[in-house]
Amino acid sequence: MTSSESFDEEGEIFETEVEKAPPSLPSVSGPSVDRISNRNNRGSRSPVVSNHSDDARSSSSRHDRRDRQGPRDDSRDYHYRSDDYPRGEKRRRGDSRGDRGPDPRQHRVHYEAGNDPNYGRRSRVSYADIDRSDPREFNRVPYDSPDERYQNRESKRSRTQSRSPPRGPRGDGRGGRRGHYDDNRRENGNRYHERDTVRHNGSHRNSREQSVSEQGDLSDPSKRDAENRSKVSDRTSSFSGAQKTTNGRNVEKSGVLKRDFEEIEIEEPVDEASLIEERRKKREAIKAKYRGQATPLLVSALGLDSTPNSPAEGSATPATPSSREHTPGDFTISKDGIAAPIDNPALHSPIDIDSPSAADYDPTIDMQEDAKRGQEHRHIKEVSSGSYDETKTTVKDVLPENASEKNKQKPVEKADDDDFDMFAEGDDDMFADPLPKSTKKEPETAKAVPVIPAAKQLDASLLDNWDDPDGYYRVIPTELLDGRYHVQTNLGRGMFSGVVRALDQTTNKQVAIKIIRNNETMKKAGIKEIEILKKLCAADPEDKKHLIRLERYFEHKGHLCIVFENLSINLREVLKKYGRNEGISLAAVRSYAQQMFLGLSLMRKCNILHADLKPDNVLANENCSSLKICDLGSASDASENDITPYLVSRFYRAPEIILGIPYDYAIDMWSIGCTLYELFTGKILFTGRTNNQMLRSIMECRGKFPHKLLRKGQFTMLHFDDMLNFRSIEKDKITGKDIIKTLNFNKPTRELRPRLLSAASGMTDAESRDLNLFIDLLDRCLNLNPEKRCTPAEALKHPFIHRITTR
Ligand SMILES: Nc1ncnc2c1ncn2[C@@H]1O[C@H](COP(=O)(O)OP(=O)(O)OP(=O)(O)O)[C@@H](O)[C@H]1O
Repeated sequence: MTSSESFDEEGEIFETEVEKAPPSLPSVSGPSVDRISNRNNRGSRSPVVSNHSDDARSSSSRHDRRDRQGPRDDSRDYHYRSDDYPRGEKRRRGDSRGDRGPDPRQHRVHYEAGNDPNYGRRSRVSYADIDRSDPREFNRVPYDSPDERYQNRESKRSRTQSRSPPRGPRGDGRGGRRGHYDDNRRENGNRYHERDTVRHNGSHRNSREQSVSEQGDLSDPSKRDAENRSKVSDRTSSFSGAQKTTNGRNVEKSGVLKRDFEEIEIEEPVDEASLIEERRKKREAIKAKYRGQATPLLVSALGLDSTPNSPAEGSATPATPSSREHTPGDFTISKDGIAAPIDNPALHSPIDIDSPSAADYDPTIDMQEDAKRGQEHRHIKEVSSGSYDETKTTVKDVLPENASEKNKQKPVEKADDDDFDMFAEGDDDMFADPLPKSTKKEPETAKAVPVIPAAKQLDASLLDNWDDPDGYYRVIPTELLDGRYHVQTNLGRGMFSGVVRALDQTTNKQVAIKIIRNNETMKKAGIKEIEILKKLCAADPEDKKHLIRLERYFEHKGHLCIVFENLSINLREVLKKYGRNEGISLAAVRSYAQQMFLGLSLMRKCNILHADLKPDNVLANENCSSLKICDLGSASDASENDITPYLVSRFYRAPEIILGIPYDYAIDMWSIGCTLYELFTGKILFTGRTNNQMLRSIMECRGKFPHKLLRKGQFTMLHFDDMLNFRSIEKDKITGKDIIKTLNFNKPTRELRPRLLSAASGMTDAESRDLNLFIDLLDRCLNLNPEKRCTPAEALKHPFIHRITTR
């Protein structure tokens, strides 16, 4: 059901006027986020994990804000313009140009030249055409409505999608503190001065993707982490004394649901031995193939002439499958409270085709779309953003270059396979774990060992060029970086960097190393990220605030390399594993929420906006008990808050950003609210293919914007008429032409409460009380008015969270 249809049917939104849109308006298919309808046959499982109850009250010293603004002179050279760089809030990772783009106002003429007389009256719009990309865009790059896309993804998923795509979520004002935000607000801030150094040159994730696309076909896209493809077969249940309920589940004391034993027996026919053997054979075949294709130099450099599968010299012995155990704790992640693999399609619940699944969402595509809009307005033909599609590639960055080239087409075939699961077991990953993840629990230092040759320091003279055409370092798994980091596997690639996991031979611990693309501007962006990370680490010396730890940085063959603590999977992957389409347990959501709020509270103390919070940018540890907020690539000082409509990934984008209202820390609270909803329901809260449709989705759920708020927005008139009625830019179902519907949202039609309740069937009274608290917290995090939105400190004191530390 399209949004348009839902409008017609829901009857609570009054369509007062329908008018033809100017020809230049893009076609828009409305989003649809529907309630979860069928959760009884699901198959999510989770390990039991420990609660973390870090002290929310520990403080960090305040710093002079000016001191934190970094090299402002440099940054001015890259001053951000939103129409130049859609979602330019993120660093522009593929773009080495330091000049400004064309004045956005030049497009105003184009915008106002349309047939809609209302546009001619807009006088405050400086970023014209923001949501109105050239209609040709839709001819050149047809893409489905979000719903369609999600539906398609259910059957067409490429496991090669990067896990955090360059690629992956308040109320009525109660308890809000207006003055609190006002204290920190900058009406004329320059958030992007320095960021533009970055963004203009490729630091924003969205822009990064764009820029890569612009530079042509990616020959060497990122591969999925082997962990994405591993399975968890352990089943643990942390609670006893379950009561039978009418829907066939056992409801447990703590709020997690447990599947009936019979169901489990039927739904988990995992033949581990044959699975392992099959994977082993595939890996061997692939390695043999690549071994033959590698140049003699690389064969020698990579050690591929050695016996396959022989453990690397000096490497730790992999743990046996039986060594895997779950850490005992007091919450389970999945709602059914059972830890078991979710990768088995038989375990998946029937998919609610109307609701975008959070687990299957790939922010990359949205970022590409946002980026593309900006490029359309700039009339710059550097790229076709459609040429870059992570989902269509499985070539491993860590493979010898010859092998990579030869296998370039394979992923496309994979992507076209309806049954292909982007997180399925690796069938061509020579570096994949040899055993299902669920069957082994090993120390961090013992992972990814079997097929990695001994570390070698590779002399720069071995190859003419160590970078690919886009400036990414061609990672070689044998290489020793900085004399101590033995590269083991590739973790992903953003527009800004490639990330590898490596064994630090000095400490014998694994680390994640971000290898920044070889580009001066990106290096500057990396330096800014380092500065922010250093500041955050210094303010949290005991590592209690759930922000990713920077270990050190160095330069390698012209690339800035940033060493981070090693973590496991991000929250979207957690959802995939333990809560596909249905979300994770309320107990897990509570723990995760507390940890994220702690992280945000520290960022606020340090005057830093994250500006790209979403499930993809929160990484969990091995047993998913502890989280860290990561990817500070979009972060900036709170004073650097230039107005731009593309800050933050679209589904997590606060309305004040879309409306062009000066923003502050509250944007991160909005993103966390969206993320928490997603974690509990498994569905994305607000979806829209454009900023305009995001506003519609937000109002369907949260109601009308106060007129006072709308009047503050620089972009309000792009989305509202003179009477401040919403102008929904949609596609006519019959003619296919763009039309504008003027809509009044007299009453929200898709409110938070019923949507959350529908994701929480079979709860006990105690659990229902908890859920009500959760709804209240979300209500506060998602207040349309940023000044009334709750702060991290207030969230930590909210009864939903506070009980972690008090019970
Ligand atoms: N510390 C870490 N431990 C484990 N994996 C990590 C770590 N840091 C990053 N990764 C993985 O590497 C991928 C890329 O990381 P990140 O998003 O920070 O890079 P980026 O180049 O800044 O990309 P983006 O374009 O999203 O900003 C992520 O998807 C994540 O899965």
